[in-house]
Amino acid sequence: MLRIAVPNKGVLSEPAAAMLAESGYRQRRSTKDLAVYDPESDTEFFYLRPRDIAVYVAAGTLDVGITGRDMLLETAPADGEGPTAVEVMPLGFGRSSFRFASPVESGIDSVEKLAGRRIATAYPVLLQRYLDESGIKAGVVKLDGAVETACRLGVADAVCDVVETGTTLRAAGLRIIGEPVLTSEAVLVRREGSEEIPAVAQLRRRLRGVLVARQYVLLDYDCPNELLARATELTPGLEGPTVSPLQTEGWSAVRAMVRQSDTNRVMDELWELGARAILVTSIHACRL
Ligand SMILES: Nc1ncnc2c1ncn2[C@@H]1O[C@H](COP(=O)(O)OP(=O)(O)OP(=O)(O)O)[C@@H](O)[C@H]1O
Ligand SMILES: O=P(O)(O)OC[C@H]1O[C@H](OP(=O)(O)OP(=O)(O)O)[C@H](O)[C@@H]1O
Ligand SMILES: [Mg+2]
Repeated sequence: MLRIAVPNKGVLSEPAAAMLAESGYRQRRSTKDLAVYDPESDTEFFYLRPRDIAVYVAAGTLDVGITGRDMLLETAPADGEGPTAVEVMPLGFGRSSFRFASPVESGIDSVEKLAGRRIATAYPVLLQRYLDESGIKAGVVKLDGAVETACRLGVADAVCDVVETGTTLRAAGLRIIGEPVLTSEAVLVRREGSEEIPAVAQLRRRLRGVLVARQYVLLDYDCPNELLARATELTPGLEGPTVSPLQTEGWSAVRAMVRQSDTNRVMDELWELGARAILVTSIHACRL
């Protein structure tokens, strides 16, 4: 039986369950359920705090889990502390960055100026590692959340926190300093060195299928044969476009996968080139 850890709360919780449901796994009906068994795939899902997921996976009690990359690096046992957990694949949601910010009026406007200051964070391991690597000596104030308020209340001079839109930082009168310490998104994690069992390989294929179906569309168009080379350069597909003859003499039909974000640009370029009957279809699922 496969055992998977899924975030039970927070911003990763809903999209993680949605992605698993889209991958064909049964998910819990109520947010109060602590675990659910999917008989069809012989898989049990455990709903746990994102902060704890790498701990269970590293210990080998659960085969794989979904958590944030920042959480994984914060909570997985470090080298030399026994088995740890590692990233298997990014899952394309829960994107954020982990970065420094300070009150606008503080005069702390560069990472160097953090030396000798107090920095509040809910990710003390990540922060300390970054400070050590950068040779910056600063105090780390460990908080549980709502870190942005720490400066105003006088327990820190700067913060290092998760930023998505930046709204929370702005509301607290903070401005970003320096480059991101880390860019994060939801990731699938497994125990380091563990051999991949077939059920995990299947899970990965299913998740990849969802990722691709979300990121790509199918593009069909008709194209005069003399333009085929240039048209298929615009739509190379993943392995190569499918080209079949049209009944109309001198024309072919082309089908290729295209990145959703490129769709309109590619359609415009194909039209300019002379392609016609350009159709876009969404992909519901795939195995590649
Ligand atoms: N806008 C966001 N705010 C917070 N976390 C985000 C955001 N976008 C993505 N994430 C990711 O979600 C994870 C944090 O999840 P969550 O907020 O549930 O944890 P937490 O803040 O420790 O818990 P809680 O808020 O319940 O105390 C991190 O991996 C983080 O990178
Ligand atoms: O850049 P933004 O889009 O504003 O999002 C980032 C904010 O959201 C998170 O807080 P969360 O809701 O998890 O509360 P917490 O700080 O108490 O964990 C995070 O810690 C930031 O405070
Ligand atoms: Mg939070």
